[in-house]
Amino acid sequence: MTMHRTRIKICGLTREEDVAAAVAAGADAIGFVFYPKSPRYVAPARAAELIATLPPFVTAVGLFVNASAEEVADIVRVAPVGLLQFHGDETAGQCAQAAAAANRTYLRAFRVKPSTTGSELLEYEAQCRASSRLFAGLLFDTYVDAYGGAGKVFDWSVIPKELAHRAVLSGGLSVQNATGAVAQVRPFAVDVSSGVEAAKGIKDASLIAQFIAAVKAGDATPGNDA
Ligand SMILES: O=C(O)c1ccccc1N[C@@H]1O[C@H](COP(=O)(O)O)[C@@H](O)[C@H]1O
Repeated sequence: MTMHRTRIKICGLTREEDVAAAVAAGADAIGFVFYPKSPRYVAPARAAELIATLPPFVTAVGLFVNASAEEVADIVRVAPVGLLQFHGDETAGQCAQAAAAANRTYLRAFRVKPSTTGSELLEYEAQCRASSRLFAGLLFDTYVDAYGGAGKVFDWSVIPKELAHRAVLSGGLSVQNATGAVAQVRPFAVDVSSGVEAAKGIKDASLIAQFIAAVKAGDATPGNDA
């Protein structure tokens, strides 16, 4: 029996020291927010400088909200992210088009409402999978007025088991709830932004290390056999 290792993405980085802290703590991926209205927005040229500091096998993820295919492709030409994350109101077709224009695989965010059902999530995943071979998986976040990075949790029990093991769980994860989230949902990966921040866009190295330890504690919770 092998234990699953939940992959960890730390999102919304804007500073070299935060990138270094995430890498040192063992993050698998770091996210750059290319949504100009976000307080965590980073200019593509600055993201490129931060990406250049990454060691091998740490994935840089570019987050977009309602950007056109041309905008996504232009940004990726400057900031060489390995994976895209579409977090707005893009249709499945628009995600596929933007990913093709940028020649990258992508995560699609689904913002879960109290009314969302498991079968809705299954249907949505099938639709995304059918629309592009570049689709890498769903990311579950909480539906709020803003597009994301809101630090709000949703009811994880809505996620069907058959989706969880290949999806990314996000939305209000923190040092306090990460162990329980991983133990309950058994996601492929987790994504956190506000839960490891000192201020918006400014990460706290100690919170990042504690968050990663909390995720590992969730992996080690009995019953988590691959
Ligand atoms: O981080 C942002 O500013 C952001 C802006 C617009 C869309 C998504 C954004 N972040 C993503 O939101 C989720 C949840 O974040 P949190 O941990 O609840 O703060 C996460 O996937 C971020 O990548």
